[in-house]
Amino acid sequence: PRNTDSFDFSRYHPINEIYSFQDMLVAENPNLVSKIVIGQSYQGRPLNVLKFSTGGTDRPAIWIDTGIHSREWVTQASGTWFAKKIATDYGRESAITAILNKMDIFVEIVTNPDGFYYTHTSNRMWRKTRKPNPGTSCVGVDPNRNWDAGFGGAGASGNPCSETYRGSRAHSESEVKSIVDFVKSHGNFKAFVSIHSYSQMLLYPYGYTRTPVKDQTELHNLAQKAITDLASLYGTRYRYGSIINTIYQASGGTIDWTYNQGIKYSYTFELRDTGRYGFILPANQIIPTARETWLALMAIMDHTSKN
Ligand SMILES: O=C(O)[C@H](Cc1ccccc1)CC(O)(O)C[N+](=O)[O-]
Ligand SMILES: [Zn+2]
Repeated sequence: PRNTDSFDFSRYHPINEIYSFQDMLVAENPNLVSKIVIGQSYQGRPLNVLKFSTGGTDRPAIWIDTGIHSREWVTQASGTWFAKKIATDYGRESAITAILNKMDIFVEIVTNPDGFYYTHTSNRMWRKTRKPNPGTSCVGVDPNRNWDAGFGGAGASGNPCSETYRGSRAHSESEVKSIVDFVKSHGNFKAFVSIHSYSQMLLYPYGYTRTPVKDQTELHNLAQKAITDLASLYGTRYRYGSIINTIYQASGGTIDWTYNQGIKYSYTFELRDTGRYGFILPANQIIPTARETWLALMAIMDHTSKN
């Protein structure tokens, strides 16, 4: 595609097409969008983050990542749509304009590029990173078990051949460590949303313990508002609650770490569907999924900008 207006959001795209979309979006919106490379994957691919900013320095910020699990293709596709939506709506739609006049938004669309490339070329069901593990032919670490939050506890595996292998130590994966370093150096994130599929859930911390977070009431009520907005478009029904109560116990997860860093509005989405197609969601559901999820994201971003 020559520009982002002709990018086909109703199709799944390989990594090179998403990366060129990112560069086109920056070129088309030089006063709003910039690209930050926060590190590189194990195999040396750039970890690209799109920054949406209308000025200031180190403004309070919102983070959205998609595709940390490479097979969850509707998430990278939705992240691409979100990026275009922000660029299109700024200056035209009042809520996002108000948010961007006060805060920055960072979007990492391809958060596990090595795994994503592998799903396109070798194994459509690949989940983990592609770093080899010593002493075994089993490859990869689960990047949603590798964070320093209850690391190594119940809800992750010590077996490199497991889909939930936590890694040899917390932050062993460059794809994770790069975000850790970026979040710490920025120091002013107020919301952190990590987007997965599938199950149709909106989850908040914790996954590694049953102990409720101190902000549980606020996070629960905001989740309820967000999924109500989501359902208003097509009637898609989401469950919501803490990770451990709503899906299962999981240690070393992204948003448990971000919440413990003081980023109060830490959420994980599990997008469509509930298992009929699972990770192999038909491409004709990309745009509807992105549209309904955007309403929930706007509820979270709006609340964040006002609190
Ligand atoms: O097991 C996972 O990492 C997520 C559930 C989850 C979500 C947030 C924090 C910890 C776990 C489920 C999924 O998105 O990976 C789908 N799946 O089970 O493959
Ligand atoms: Zn996932």
